[in-house]
Amino acid sequence: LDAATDDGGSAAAPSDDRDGASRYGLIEAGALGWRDGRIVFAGRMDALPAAPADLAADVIDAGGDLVTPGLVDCHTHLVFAGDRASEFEQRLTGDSYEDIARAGGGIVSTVRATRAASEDELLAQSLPRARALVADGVTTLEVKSGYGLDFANERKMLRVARALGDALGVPVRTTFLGAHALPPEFGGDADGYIDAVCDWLPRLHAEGLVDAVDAFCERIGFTGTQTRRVFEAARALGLPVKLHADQLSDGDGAALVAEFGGLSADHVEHTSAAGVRAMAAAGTVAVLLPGAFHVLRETTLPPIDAFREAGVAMAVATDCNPGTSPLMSLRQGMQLACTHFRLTPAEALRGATVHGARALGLGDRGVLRTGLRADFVRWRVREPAALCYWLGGDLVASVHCGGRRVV
Ligand SMILES: O=C(O)CC[C@@H]1NC(=O)NC1=O
Ligand SMILES: [Fe+3]
Repeated sequence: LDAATDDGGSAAAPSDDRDGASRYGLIEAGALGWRDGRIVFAGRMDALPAAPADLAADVIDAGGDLVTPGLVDCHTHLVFAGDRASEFEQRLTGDSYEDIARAGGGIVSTVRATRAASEDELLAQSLPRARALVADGVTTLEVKSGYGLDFANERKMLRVARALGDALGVPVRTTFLGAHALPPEFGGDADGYIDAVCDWLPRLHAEGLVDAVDAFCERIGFTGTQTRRVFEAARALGLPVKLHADQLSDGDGAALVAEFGGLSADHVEHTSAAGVRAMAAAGTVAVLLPGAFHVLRETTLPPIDAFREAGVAMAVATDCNPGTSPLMSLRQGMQLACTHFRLTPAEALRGATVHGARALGLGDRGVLRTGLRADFVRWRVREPAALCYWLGGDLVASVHCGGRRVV
C-alpha cells in the first residue's frame, strides 16, 4: 500500500447498486488503501490484514471525517471568454433567455468573445473555473466545445480543454458541441452549418481532441433531423454521443439520443414518458442540470419519479456556462438537485459520482472499490447528507486524484 486513510470515521462508497445495503454504501470506521493510483483496499478498519503502519508507507488519520469517491462533473461548458452578467441583469427586468438569444445575444455573444481570445487567454480565463470545481471535490471533468462555431475556434477550445487537464492533474473528457448554435456568418442556413460541423468532426478526432459528441436539440438550437446527421457522423468514427435534450420543450431529444445508444440525455426537463422508456431500454443516463433550472427560474421539473420507476440512472452536473448556469461547485449542484428536484442526498451523491462517470462512459471511477481509480475526497463533515445541506462554504479537507493529492 502506498498509503491508507485510517479514519475511525466513515468511508462512504456510494453503491453503484441502487438497492445497496445502505442508502450510501457507507462504511463506518472505514479504511482506504491505494497503490500506483488504484484502490487496493476499501473496507472496515478491522478487516485490514495488519495495522495500517505495517501496510503502508504513509498513513493518514482522517479523524472520523467522511471520505467519498471523487466527484465527476459530466457536463460543463467551462472553456469560454468573457461573461454574461449583463444578460443576467437583463433577464431580471423581464427578457427571457430565448428573447435574448433570438436578439443575437446569448450563446452567440460568448462566441464573439471566445473567437477574439487567443488560446493562452482562453486557458487563463478557464483555469480558475476548473480549479474551483476541483477545489470543491471534482476529480474528473467533462468540457465541451461549442463557443467557437468554426473549425479553428472549436479546435482552440478543445485544445484548451486538454491543457486544463494537464495543468490541474485531473482527467478531462472532451465533448465536441459544434452543433450548439448557428453562427452569424451562416445567415440562417442551419443545414449548411451542420454540413460544416460534420466536416470538422473527423479532422478534430484525428488530432485526438474528441472523446464524445453532443448537440443542442431545441427550438433555438437544431432540429432532430440535423442532430441525427451529427450523430451519424459521430457513429462513423466510433464516437459516443450525448445530447442537450428536451430542455425548453419536448423535442423527442431523449428518444433520439437513446436510439443511438447515447451515453446521456441532458437537461431533460420536458422529456416525455416515451423518452424515459427509450432511455431505460438503451441504458442512457439522465443528466440533471439544476443550475440551469435555478438560474432560468424554470418551472417544469424533469420526470424524476418516472426515471426512478424506469430505472434510469440520474447524474448531476454543474453545466458550468456563462449563460444559464454560471455554477462553479458540483457540491452546490447536488444541493440544488435536492432542493429543486427533490433528489435524496444519496441520489445526488450517486449522481455526482458513479452516475456521472457512467454518463461519460467511464466504469473505473465513482465508487471506492478495489481496482478502481484512487480518486477520493476527505470532507470536513461526519455524514453524507451534509454535502447537500450546506450552501457554499469550504467543506473539503483534501482531494486525491489517481492517488496523488491535488487539493
Ligand atoms: O447560454 C449559454 O451560453 C449556454 C447554455 C447551455 N447550452 C445549451 O445548449 N443549453 C444550455 O443551458
Ligand atoms: Fe449544457
